[in-house]
Amino acid sequence: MGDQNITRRRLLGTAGAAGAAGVLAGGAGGAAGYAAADPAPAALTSVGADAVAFHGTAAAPQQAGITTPAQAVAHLVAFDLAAGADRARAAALLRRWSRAAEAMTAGRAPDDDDQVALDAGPSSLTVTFGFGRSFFSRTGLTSRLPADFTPIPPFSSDALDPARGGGDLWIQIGADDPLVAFHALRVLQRAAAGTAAVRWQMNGFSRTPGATAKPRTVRNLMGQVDGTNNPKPADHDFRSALFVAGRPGGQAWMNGGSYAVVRRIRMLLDPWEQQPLARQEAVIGRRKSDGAPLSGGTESTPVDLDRMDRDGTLAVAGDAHIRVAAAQSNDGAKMLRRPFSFHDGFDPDGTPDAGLLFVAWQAAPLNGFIKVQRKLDSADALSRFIRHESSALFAVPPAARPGEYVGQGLLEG
Ligand SMILES: C=CC1=C(C)c2cc3[nH]c(cc4nc(cc5[nH]c(cc1n2)c(C)c5CCC(=O)O)C(CCC(=O)O)=C4C)c(C)c3C=C
Ligand SMILES: [Fe+2]
Repeated sequence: MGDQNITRRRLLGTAGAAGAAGVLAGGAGGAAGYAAADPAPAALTSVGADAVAFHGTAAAPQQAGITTPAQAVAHLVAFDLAAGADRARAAALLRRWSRAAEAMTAGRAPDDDDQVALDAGPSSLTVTFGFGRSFFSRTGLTSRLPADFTPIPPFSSDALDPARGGGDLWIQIGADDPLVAFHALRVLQRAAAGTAAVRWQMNGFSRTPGATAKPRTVRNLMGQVDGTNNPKPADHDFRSALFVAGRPGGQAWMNGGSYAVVRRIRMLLDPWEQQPLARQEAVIGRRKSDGAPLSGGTESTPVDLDRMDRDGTLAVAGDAHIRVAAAQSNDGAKMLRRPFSFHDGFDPDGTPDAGLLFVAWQAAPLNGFIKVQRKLDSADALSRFIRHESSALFAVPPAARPGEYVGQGLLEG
């Protein structure tokens, strides 16, 4: 019985139901019996069938891929405009990109499709577009640069590779199926031909839906529960911390948008894994097994930064990551962390090239990432075990309205 189940699962897994029936027609009697009993293609599971709306709403005007739960796989890709590509050509590109993204996120084939994802559902595909500061000078739009679009300053612990940072344009692709994600990446790259070329590209992953018995906060490659104390939609300041609000004299094309900080952060896994569990937990300030703060309670218990242990020491150490990064330690600075893990193989000496594609969202970088990283740079116990290897910052406008394209307010406003 067990063997029969495995056989059937493998056939369905490799060829799909229709293909399996074809294979089975000339196969052993027992297997053919399955085909006869179950000839219809199985319905898409929830993973393939789930779609995330490309357009925003009045209450949530931001692009998809910011508050959307992180999907199983991600591609981050930055483009530079080709020499001579002006504002009109950039606008035509954003129109092509938006049209393709709208189709693919709804599970439809884009124009001139290569059929790579033909059999798959939308698989929670999101495609999020952003503009780098260099885009504005390249297209003669410097008068439209928002005052809050401040460059990220250098930090003492940076080890940045400029070739893997910056960029005129940025796309974040997320999907619960790797073929769907790659398809979107390739379609969008082809649509850019002649107008923009890839500057850098990174591949990330998170947990696959259904991999845990109940939805849980994801773990990173250091084994920590990561994302617990992110801003929550129910927080009174959720929208004001993450999204640009209209204000007199501001750049209206960014209203409802957000700023994305993108950093490739290598984890120094060999030294990290040599630390005793108690040390690893002290570095973060949370228990590794369940993410509970060292000040007590469960994962969701608010951290008590003043709590003293019986021996008179702080329960959450002075240099613990969650203390140094906390809004209370940074004049209320907040960001939504929506990272993906990466693993790009091993260095020649066996050192893993793995870590976090750190993506942080905020209404103004100076009141979010920049303020917190200034503090982490000098005071964070975690910094001995990580290395920031690339950096980029993008203005991510609100979602396109039906019939419009992302960034239309900037390019045609
Ligand atoms: C500048 C901002 C931050 C960087 C860079 C950063 C890197 C980084 N963080 C972890 C692991 C964890 N971070 C956690 C919490 C946390 N981290 C930041 C900011 C940065 N992290 C903030 C604002 C917070 C929340 C602090 C709070 O108020 O409690 C945690 C704990 C669980 C959680 O709340 O998510 C972990 C674990 C890694 C591995 C890393 C770089 C590789
Ligand atoms: Fe962190």
